[in-house]
Amino acid sequence: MKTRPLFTEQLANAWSTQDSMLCVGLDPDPKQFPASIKGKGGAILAFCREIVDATADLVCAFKPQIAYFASQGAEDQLEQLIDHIHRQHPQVPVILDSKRGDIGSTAQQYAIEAFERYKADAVTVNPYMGFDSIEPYLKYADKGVIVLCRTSNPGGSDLQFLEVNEPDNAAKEQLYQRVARLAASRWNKTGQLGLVVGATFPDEIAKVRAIVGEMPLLIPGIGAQGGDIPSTVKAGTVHGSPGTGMIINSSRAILYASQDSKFADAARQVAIATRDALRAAKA
Ligand SMILES: O=C(O)c1cc(=O)[nH]c(=O)n1[C@@H]1O[C@H](COP(=O)(O)O)[C@@H](O)[C@H]1O
Repeated sequence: MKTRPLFTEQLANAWSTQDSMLCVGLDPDPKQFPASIKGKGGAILAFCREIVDATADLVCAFKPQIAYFASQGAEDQLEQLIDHIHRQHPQVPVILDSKRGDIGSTAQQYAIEAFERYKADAVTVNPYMGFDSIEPYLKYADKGVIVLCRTSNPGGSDLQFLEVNEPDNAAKEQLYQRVARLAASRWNKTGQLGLVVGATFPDEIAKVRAIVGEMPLLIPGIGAQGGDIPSTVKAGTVHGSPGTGMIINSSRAILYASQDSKFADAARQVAIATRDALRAAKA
């Protein structure tokens, strides 16, 4: 297989040629599969492949969530799915959502897992253990590394909203703002970083955008979690470049649009409606 372009170039290309900020999240839950697939060998791969083939022209990225594969002992199907996307839809970058975080030597193994085993173009990581837990991923210079910042879940506020002191000037900011500031400066020596900010918190999306400039934001939380599309897009818009800078994820609302044998067609219709709503909200 040909070498893949830099993740940042793949994204820029997908935003412009597909004119889409939609990311379809691949969170395959066998309990919600249609009867035509349920219980069959390789069902997870078959289900995801149909969704991918039905939506690849509508998206700027796919985001498989590793837990949905690992919990079913289906890591081999995840490998085959990413290989399928690279071969059949090479214009679409793959973000492996694994949210790992560990000391450097162990993070090195997680980086091998994401980039050498699964051949993802980018990976989500947890910043709680600091820069040396992120650094091993940055050695893969063509890959993207997307750091959790202000997550979409209610419990994210438990820690991310805590006030911390700015060491240089003693001004206070919240922990997620500190993460954004580090990701936009000291941590981002190689320009590979992006941030996760939930669509359920548009005010914080705007604050993060003001800190990080053009940095790509992965924004989950529209669809099943109820995030508002117009406020999300308005808050995350890169000044002067509408339609860029955001990878806006929806998983369940698209994957399980229908549970009959035409589930992929139904998923495509919801993906079209979501992509168009994101386009319509562009400044
Ligand atoms: O990193 C993520 O992708 C993520 C971060 C976050 O703050 N919230 C969040 O929902 N996610 C993921 O985004 C997806 C959201 O799925 P839906 O709620 O079904 O659209 C899931 O795979 C979550 O694990």
